Amino acid sequence: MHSDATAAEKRDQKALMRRAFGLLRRAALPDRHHLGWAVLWLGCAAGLEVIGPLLGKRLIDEHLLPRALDWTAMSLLLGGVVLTGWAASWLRYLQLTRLSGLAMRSVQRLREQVYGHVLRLPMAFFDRAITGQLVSRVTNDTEAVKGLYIQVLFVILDSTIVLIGTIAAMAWLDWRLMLIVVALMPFVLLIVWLYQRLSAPAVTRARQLRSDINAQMAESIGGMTVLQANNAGQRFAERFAATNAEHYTQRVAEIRANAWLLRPALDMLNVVLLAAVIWFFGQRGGSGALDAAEVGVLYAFINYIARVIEPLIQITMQFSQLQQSVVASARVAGLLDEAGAPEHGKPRGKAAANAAADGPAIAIRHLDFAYIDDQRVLHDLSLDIPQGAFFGIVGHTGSGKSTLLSLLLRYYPARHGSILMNGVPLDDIDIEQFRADVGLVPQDPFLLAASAYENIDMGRGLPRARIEAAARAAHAHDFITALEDGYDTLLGEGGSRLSSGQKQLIAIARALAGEPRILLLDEATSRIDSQTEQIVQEALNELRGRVTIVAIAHRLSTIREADRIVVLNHGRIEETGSHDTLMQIEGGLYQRLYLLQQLAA
Ligand SMILES: Nc1ncnc2c1ncn2[C@@H]1O[C@H](COP(=O)(O)OP(=O)(O)OP(=O)(O)O)[C@@H](O)[C@H]1O
Repeated sequence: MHSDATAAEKRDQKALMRRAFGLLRRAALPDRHHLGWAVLWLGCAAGLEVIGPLLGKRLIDEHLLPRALDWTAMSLLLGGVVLTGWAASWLRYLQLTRLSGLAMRSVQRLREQVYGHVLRLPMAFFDRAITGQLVSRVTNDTEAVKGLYIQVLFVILDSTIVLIGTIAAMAWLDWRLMLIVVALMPFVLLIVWLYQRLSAPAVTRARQLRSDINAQMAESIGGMTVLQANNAGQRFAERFAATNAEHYTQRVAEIRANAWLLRPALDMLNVVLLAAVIWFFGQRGGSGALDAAEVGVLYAFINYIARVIEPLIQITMQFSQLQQSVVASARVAGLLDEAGAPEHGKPRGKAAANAAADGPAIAIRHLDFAYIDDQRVLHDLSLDIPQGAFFGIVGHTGSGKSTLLSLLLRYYPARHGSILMNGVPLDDIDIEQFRADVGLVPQDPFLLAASAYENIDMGRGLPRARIEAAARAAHAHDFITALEDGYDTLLGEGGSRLSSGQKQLIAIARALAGEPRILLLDEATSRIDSQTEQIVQEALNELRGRVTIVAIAHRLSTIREADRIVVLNHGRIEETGSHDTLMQIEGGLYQRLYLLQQLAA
């Protein structure tokens, strides 16, 4: 059982790796020639680093020991030692810059790709998604992918090349001595592995606590009004301080593991290696003095030992980073694997505007829908909405009004039945044309932290005159021009500078600016006062006949004047007719709803 689980984990791990590296490869593809050059130059840098001690050996063997003080040759050799060391670090620095550039460009491409993909995901995806996590995919996770390029790829690549070069040079000088060094190398891996095991709990906990700190901060800012109104500042500050203090403790524990175990153990190993090499020379030298040629070898070996240990530490230390980056990359790859909304993938469909305009603007035929299998929300709905008509949709909470609107907006595909616009099934209409033809005023107006102009334009690049005309039609022009910079006034985050009613009027102006043929309103008057509601009613009346209007309303006064009111009950059409007709149905649902609201008012 346990081994099954481990095998499954390993398979998962492999799949994660494949996904992560597939993503990296795709993102780095346009820059692949840089990777090739980086490997070549890093190889050259490692070569130069290996040459340094060899030149030093020659200096000792040919000049210092035999006392052959040829100053020119000695200066050349010394200069060579300095120059090779300097050139190696310079080359390495240049490659780090090259790889950082590659990493940053790849992350930039990846971010654009992820964001673009998110914009095309079907609405059903956002029902499951948690905003904070999604934002983290686009920012933190793509950033972690960068770590994979720079820290991991660069360090592992560089260290491996240096390691191979050094071991080769050692083997060339004295293969038996090289075997001693190689035999002690697993101890470096053991020490780093032990360190990671010991510090891992602190590292993981510190990471969790950091995300808790972010979450607490975001939550407090988001709910500042509630927080202050409940005088909860002190308690929140205390909670934050506790998390912060624990974060500090865990970080210290991590640093302690480094200070008490990692460095001393590695330094000790360095000393042991040196001692082993010197001891080996002692053994070989026997009773007499060291062979003159061996002093140079000893010098070169002592130099190489540091060059073996450091890359080994670096490679081992990168593995935990590699692990995190692979998980982050796999998460990003998982998001990119989410299927986009079908309408974005389709070849451009027909434009409903060109279809016969004499039939109903919207025709709903035997429409069934369920968010979750077997839990139907709409049952066999059929309805014709003529061109230019004003239809109201009412019903109790949960009766399916917003769901119907979501289907009209193509946020979800219908399970059974169909919806036609000007006789063309929704799925066959080109999505851009469809969005241009259908305007929406949502329940939550959703304002950007931008100017009034930008909020109405919403990135469509509409002419100023059209924006102002739409604002006039929505009765928003007067209050906008009264702001200090008129249409250029910044409205604050979520439109915080405006009242709820004003926000709603901006949302109406936004919908009207697109000059839609069909206007959908989702409880656009639920948060505004009666006076603003009257303004909205006036705006809707002015559009009558020109634009087909479908308005969901909790407040029945908003749709009192509608040509036809559709009453939904548990996803079925219970009654339809004008206000007067519906009020005459004794004991009818609409009559009851209306009378209840009258009583409440
Ligand atoms: N995204 C969703 N995922 C699953 N179920 C949903 C989803 N949205 C709505 N529902 C369910 O569908 C049913 C109809 O909801 P809908 O929002 O259409 O009702 P409504 O008439 O607009 O209600 P209200 O007047 O309160 O807004 C409800 O039972 C609701 O729980």
